[in-house]
Amino acid sequence: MTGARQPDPKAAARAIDALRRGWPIRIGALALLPIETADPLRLEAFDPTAEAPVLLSAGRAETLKLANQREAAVPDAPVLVDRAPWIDFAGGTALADPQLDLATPLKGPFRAIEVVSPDDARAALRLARVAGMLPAFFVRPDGPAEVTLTAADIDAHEDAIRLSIAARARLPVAHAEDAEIVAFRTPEGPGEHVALLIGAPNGQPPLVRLHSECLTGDALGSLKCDCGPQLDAALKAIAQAGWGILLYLRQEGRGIGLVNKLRAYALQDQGFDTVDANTRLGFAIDARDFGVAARMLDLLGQRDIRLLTNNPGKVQGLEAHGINVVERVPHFLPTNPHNEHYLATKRDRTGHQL
Ligand SMILES: Nc1nc2c(ncn2[C@@H]2O[C@H](COP(=O)(O)OP(=O)(O)OP(=O)(O)O)[C@@H](O)[C@H]2O)c(=O)[nH]1
Ligand SMILES: [Zn+2]
Repeated sequence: MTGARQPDPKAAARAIDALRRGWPIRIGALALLPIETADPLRLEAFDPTAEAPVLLSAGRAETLKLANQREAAVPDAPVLVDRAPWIDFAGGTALADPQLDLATPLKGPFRAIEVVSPDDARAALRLARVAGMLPAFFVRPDGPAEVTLTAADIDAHEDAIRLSIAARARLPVAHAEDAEIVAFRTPEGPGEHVALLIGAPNGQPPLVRLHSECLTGDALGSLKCDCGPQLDAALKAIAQAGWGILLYLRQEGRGIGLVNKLRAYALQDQGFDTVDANTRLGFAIDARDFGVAARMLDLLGQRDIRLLTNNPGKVQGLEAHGINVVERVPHFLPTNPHNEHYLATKRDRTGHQL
């Protein structure tokens, strides 16, 4: 009896490693070669007759004037670009990377063809994001692959329910010398999510800050966003409240990773705002899964919380996973000339209460 095998999250981890090395993978009916990391020899081996079409996200396809193929407002939906003979696909990087658009303006015209196995194609784009890479592949139904997996393996890899507490210890911090740090093992590869417990439960819902990792802001003092000051102000507010939790999620770049965030910054240097930069790269405007934060709160035994945020999307995201946000506590920090456009964009385009 050919029952489908149980989802194997380890297959997704092997596939992420293969993508980062430029090796082809197979997801269901599709063999896929990552454009960002594959070298010409691998492309030659994968596609000797140079006929393989290119799988992109709808957000990226739209910037290539393939808007007619884009499902409305779904920037990370799959689009397949025909391997038309008149297009120099050499390596495909000019298709994959919007940073090159100014340098290679006259590409195309491109033609979109029907996406074979859309679920597998969508899973491939999602895996590229989890790997912190550009969502762009050469695709062949019958191509070679180093790793074979299914869309269900990727779902299992990302499933927050697999999060678990791995270690905890006292951690005196500037705003709270009695703090306790808790590390959570995440199935998504490098970097654990962390919680800092401040003060002692007092029968009231804890004051919680859901802080998404921003290396540039948290560690380097970036003025381009408000993350660094928000982190410090959150620790201070929680300490003053007497009881609360800082959740530090390894969801850099609103879930697209540091390299892709810096690509988004490079597009912002070209004049795009933080919303359009993400969609031009082929990602959703916000690719974070707040189910991870809800799972952390669940493991910490907290269901009712007060949430420090200006982002109603966080409240909805947590409530969709069973957390009761009894109060949204504004968390606005003064702007500077380098981040006022970024914050104005969040106010005007992503519903932030600023
Ligand atoms: N893709 C992308 N991510 C960014 C950009 N600027 C900051 N980030 C990321 O955005 C996240 C910061 O999000 P938060 O501080 O949680 O901000 P928020 O979701 O807007 O909500 P609140 O601060 O809670 O109001 C971090 O992961 C940063 O790395 C950007 O221009 N593009
Ligand atoms: Zn930031």
